[in-house]
Amino acid sequence: MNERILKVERLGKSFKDKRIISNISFEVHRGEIMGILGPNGAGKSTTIRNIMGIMYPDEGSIHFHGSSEIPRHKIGYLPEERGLYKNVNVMDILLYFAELKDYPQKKAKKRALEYLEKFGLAGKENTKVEELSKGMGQKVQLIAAIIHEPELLILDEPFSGLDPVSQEVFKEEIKELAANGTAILLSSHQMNMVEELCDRLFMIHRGKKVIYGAMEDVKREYANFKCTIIGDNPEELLRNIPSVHRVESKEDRTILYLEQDVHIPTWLRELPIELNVYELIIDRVSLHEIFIDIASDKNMIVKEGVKYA
Ligand SMILES: Nc1ncnc2c1ncn2[C@@H]1O[C@H](COP(=O)(O)OP(=O)(O)OP(=O)(O)O)[C@@H](O)[C@H]1O
Repeated sequence: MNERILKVERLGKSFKDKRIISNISFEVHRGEIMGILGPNGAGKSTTIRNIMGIMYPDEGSIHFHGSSEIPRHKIGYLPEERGLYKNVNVMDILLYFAELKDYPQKKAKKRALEYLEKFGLAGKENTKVEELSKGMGQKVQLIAAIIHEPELLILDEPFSGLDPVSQEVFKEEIKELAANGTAILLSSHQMNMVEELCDRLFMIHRGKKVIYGAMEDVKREYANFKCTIIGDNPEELLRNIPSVHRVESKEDRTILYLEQDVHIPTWLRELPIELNVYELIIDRVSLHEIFIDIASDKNMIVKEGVKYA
C-alpha cells in the first residue's frame, strides 16, 4: 500500500489570459480512491484533461511511477462528456477500446462478457450502442474504461445520470477495483458517494487547493459539531452561548456551529437556563456542508471569532 502511481506537481494552466488552475499538487496511490472535488468551474476537468494529455499544462509536472512518460495504455478514463460511436455494437466497441490500449483481444472478449453479465447487460453484446438506454450506455462506457485492467482509473462524474440502483452497481465496482489494487481518481458532486468511497480528498476552488488530506483527517479537522435548536429564542441569548463560532437562524430554528474540540456534555451543562428548547439535535457538519461552505465563501471553517448569519 501507499505505492505512488500518479504524482501531480504544481500544475498550472491558463486559457488566454485567464488562469484556470494554479499550483495543483496531489498524488494517487495504488489501491486508493482519491476524490477530486470542487464547485462547477473549479478546474477539476481541466486538471484531469492535463493528466490525460488532452491538453498540456503551462506549469508543473505529471509523473506516473516516477516517469514523465505517461503510459496512457495503463490508464482508464471515463470522461465527463459521455458518448460512444452509436452505430457500432457493444462488443465491437469494447474490443476496439481494448485494442487502442494494446490489450489482447481474447482476454478482452472474456472480460467484456463477464462485465456485461455483472452489470445486468448479458446478451447485449450484439446490440447497437444507439439502442441502449442512457444508463446502459454509461455502463458500457465504464467497461470500456476498465477492460484493459488499468493501473490508474480516472472517473469524471461517473454517477451523473444514473438511477439509484445503477449508482450502487458503479459504487460497488469502484470499491472492488480499488480493493484489487487500482489507483482511482474520482471526480463527483455526490458528496454521499464521495464520503463513502474516498480514502483521501483534494478540494479545489477557483483553480486552487483548499483541502487535501485523508477523509478521516478532513472530517476531524473540519467536521465540527453543530447543534440545532428548535424553539423561540432572542438573538442576544443565542449570541452569548459559549464555544460557538457561527449562528444561523431562520424562524424558530437555530443552528449553532461549535468550535473544534468542544466537550459536548460540558457544553450542554453551560447552556443558559432560560433557553427555549422544543427540539435539540447535536450532530456533525457533513462533507456536503463543508463543501457548500467553501464553495459559497461562507467560511464556516474559520475557527476564530463568532459570525452571525
Ligand atoms: N477550452 C477552454 N477554453 C477556455 N476556458 C476553458 C476551457 N476549458 C475550461 N475552461 C474554463 O476553465 C474553468 C474550469 O473548467 P473545468 O471544466 O475544469 O471545471 P470543473 O471543475 O470540471 O467544473 P464542472 O464541475 O462544472 O465540470 C471554467 O471557468 C471554464 O470555463
